[in-house]
Amino acid sequence: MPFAFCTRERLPWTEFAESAENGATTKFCQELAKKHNMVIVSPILERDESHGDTLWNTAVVISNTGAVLGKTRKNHIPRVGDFNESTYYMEGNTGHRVFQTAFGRIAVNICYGRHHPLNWLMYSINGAEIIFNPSATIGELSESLWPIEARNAAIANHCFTCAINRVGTEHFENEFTSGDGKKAHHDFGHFYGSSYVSAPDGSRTPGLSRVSEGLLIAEMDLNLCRQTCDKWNFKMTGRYEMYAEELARAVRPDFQADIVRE
Ligand SMILES: NC(=O)NCCC(=O)O
Repeated sequence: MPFAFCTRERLPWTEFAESAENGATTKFCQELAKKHNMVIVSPILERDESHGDTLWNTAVVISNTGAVLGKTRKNHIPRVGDFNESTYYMEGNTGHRVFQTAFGRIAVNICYGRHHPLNWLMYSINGAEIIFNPSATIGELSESLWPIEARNAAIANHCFTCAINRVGTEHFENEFTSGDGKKAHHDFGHFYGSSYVSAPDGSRTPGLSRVSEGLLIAEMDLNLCRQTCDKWNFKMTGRYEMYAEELARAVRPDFQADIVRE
């Protein structure tokens, strides 16, 4: 399925939506996970039949036993440049769940969620040792941010992060705009790949190619999460109660910013 979410064409693309628990993609990945003794993070367009056929942007996590461990949904829906996905699916309602796998505790921060430091933080507060960030994004929009955000999240949250982006260009027969004043066009631009893995100490792997598909194999010593935590104490010094109180005030309709003026 092409990356179609911003063309505003619902058909035929929504016909690819499938159940997270029993869909064809999940069944296919279950077989592979068991056969190769690996955990699979499988991003899909989810159709939620028990809730009015709602569409979600969902990642299914499949255990190395072949069982469906669970699913997690995209929390932040982009409304930027050509990436306006708000007509496709709803903001996720699964919070920041973390999956205990045979190889470590993992979480999935889907695509645009990587621009939100609190999103990374909450996966980490729930105990994630590795946070995956499956993405589909293009050069003009975000390539300058790409090497920084997931790497910074690994440092700030004492965990590993995996920044994953696709490569290629999709051509759509019908022109589309995103209401951003730009001319109608047939493609989003180039998806620049450049996937990489970052460690809690700030080190990272080289990136994969920005033009061709690749496979990145990285060995992660999960002890580094706690070792870095004990060195820097970002969690211990986080003052979360202070932020919780201030944020609770900031979201109230009667909030007044605390600015001192002469
Ligand atoms: N698919 C998606 O969320 N893309 C948004 C673009 C970006 O976050 O760079």
